[in-house]
Amino acid sequence: MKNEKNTHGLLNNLKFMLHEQWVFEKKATVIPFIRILSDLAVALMGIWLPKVVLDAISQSIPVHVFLTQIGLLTVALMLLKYISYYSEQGVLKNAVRIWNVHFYIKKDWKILDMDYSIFTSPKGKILIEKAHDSLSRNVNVNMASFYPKLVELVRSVLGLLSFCAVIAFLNPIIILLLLISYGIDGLISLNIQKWEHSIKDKRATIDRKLYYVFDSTNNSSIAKDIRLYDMKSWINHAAKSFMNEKNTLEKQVETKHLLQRLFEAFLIFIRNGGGYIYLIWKMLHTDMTVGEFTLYFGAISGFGLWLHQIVRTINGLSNASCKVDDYRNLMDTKDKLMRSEGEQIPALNEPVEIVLENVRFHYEGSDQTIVDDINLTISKGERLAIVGVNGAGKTTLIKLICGLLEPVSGRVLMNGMDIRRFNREAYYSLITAAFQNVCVLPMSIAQNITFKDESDIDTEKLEKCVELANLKEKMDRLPKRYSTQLVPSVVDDGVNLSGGELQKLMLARALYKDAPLIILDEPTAALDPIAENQMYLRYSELTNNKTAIYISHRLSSTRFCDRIIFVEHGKIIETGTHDELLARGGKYKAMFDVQSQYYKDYIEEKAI
Ligand SMILES: Nc1ncnc2c1ncn2[C@@H]1O[C@H](COP(=O)(O)OP(=O)(O)OP(=O)(O)O)[C@@H](O)[C@H]1O
Repeated sequence: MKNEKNTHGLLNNLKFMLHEQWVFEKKATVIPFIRILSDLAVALMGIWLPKVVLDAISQSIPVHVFLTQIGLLTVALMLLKYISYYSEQGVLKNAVRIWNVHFYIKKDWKILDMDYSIFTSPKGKILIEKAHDSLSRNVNVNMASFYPKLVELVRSVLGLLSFCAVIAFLNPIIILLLLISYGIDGLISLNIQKWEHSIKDKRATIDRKLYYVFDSTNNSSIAKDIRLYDMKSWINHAAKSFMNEKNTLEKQVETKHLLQRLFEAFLIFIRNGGGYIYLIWKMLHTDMTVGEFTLYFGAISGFGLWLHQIVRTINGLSNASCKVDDYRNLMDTKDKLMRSEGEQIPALNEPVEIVLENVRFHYEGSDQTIVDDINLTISKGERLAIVGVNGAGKTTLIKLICGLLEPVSGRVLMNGMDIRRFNREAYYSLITAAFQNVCVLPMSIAQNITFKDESDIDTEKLEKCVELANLKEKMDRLPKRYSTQLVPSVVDDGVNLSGGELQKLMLARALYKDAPLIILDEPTAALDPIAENQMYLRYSELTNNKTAIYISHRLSSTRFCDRIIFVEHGKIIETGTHDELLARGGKYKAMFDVQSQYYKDYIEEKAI
């Protein structure tokens, strides 16, 4: 996988975020900087106002002048506070939430659109997990907090500089001492931050395991197994053990933070105490006024707050920058398959030819060869059956033909052209498939079959596909027929279809797409014998004018195919028609005999 770069650097991330936000929403990118100016003015007035009041009292200036000064300053202060409030609460906070959703949608789109081989690879899963994490927590700490933290940093640095200027009048050495004390504090925080970053992968792995187990309790597809196999205590035990792992790690994090806070409190005590002692000494030994005392003390403690804010913001910013990295690492992932630059495929009205040349494959992170040097030609319009024991590599072979996985070596050709050269979407449009996994969305049955808006659906074609898939009778029994919504857990008046009905729906979906290559992976596994028989009888109609690949464990069904290949350990070990393979007396026959034995026994029993 290309682009495995982990960190882009703070400045680069800054450029990236500014660009993304500027393109998405300009006003919210600019307005927060107004807050910086108003906040600075408020802060300076905050330490200056007490001086004005105290000096006025000690110099006995006329009351009306004093009240006018205070009144004007108070009005200015209120105005500036309102500007700060509006730019932060009214603009920035809202913008952050919107930016978060914007990044979230872009991330989800990327996941939906990325190459299947990357999506399913262990590395891809980690990239997705991290990118998801970078956006899923509170917007004050996740990646979207990068910009507010940046605004905060600029504000704090300018605030610090302006307070430095005030303190410099008193004694510049104080600035140095304060800097050293806060520097120590900052280094400790940064160290903890780095450590937290180093355990990020470990944290993500534990969370992944834990939430997988939690999700299983809500997963209706395994709810039956949980009850019948009494998996409660097993799941509970797994959850507890992952939870313990998580707790141990989180305790380590908490302990480090606690120690840091204790040390920080100690430094605050030293700093403020030292500041008081020095200013009292100045009052006693120089002509410093009470007003100046409050001004300088305000500046010293304010200096600390600004610096503290800077350290905290740098921590937050570096944390947010790591999250921006996680997001960008996913977004920068390059697909291997061609997109716009790939060759377009001319509209095909005839079946396609598929050729596999010395195709080898193993999954990423595993040495086990799953497809082992396969050479195979599937002629135009041929109906090929792939059979073999569990784990032989049948589904993997199909995924290679579909271009969902890429061979480690060798090539897959469609009508003589390496499929890697095609535009990915154009190639996928040639393939229709009914896999074992059922995927339905909370929409109408018609939409679930066609993946089109109601107004774009070709009703006549839909009816025909439903009829061919043997689902018409069910449709006629539903009051809303094709408009019936699926997924009742999400939709109020939704209905649940049985396993067999869902399988028929998958078949209707494959037929509606009407592509020149049709792949049926165990299409009768959930069907009753009558429905299965009907499907066999209609097999030639279903695959009419198409190249068809059929995976099945029921060997009686493969006799409807032109050719059968028997796969074992990723190799084709037998090939021929049903009768040829039976005559050969090899593994296919052995498997067929085992299956047919039960039918024979049953027929003989009936005959007695
Ligand atoms: N994503 C994956 N990562 C690693 N190994 C995998 C992955 N998917 C499948 N495998 C392994 O590849 C082997 C072949 O799997 P495949 O699904 O192709 O077999 P199959 O012949 O279709 O099996 P079945 O008849 O049970 O559906 C199995 O040993 C499986 O464990």
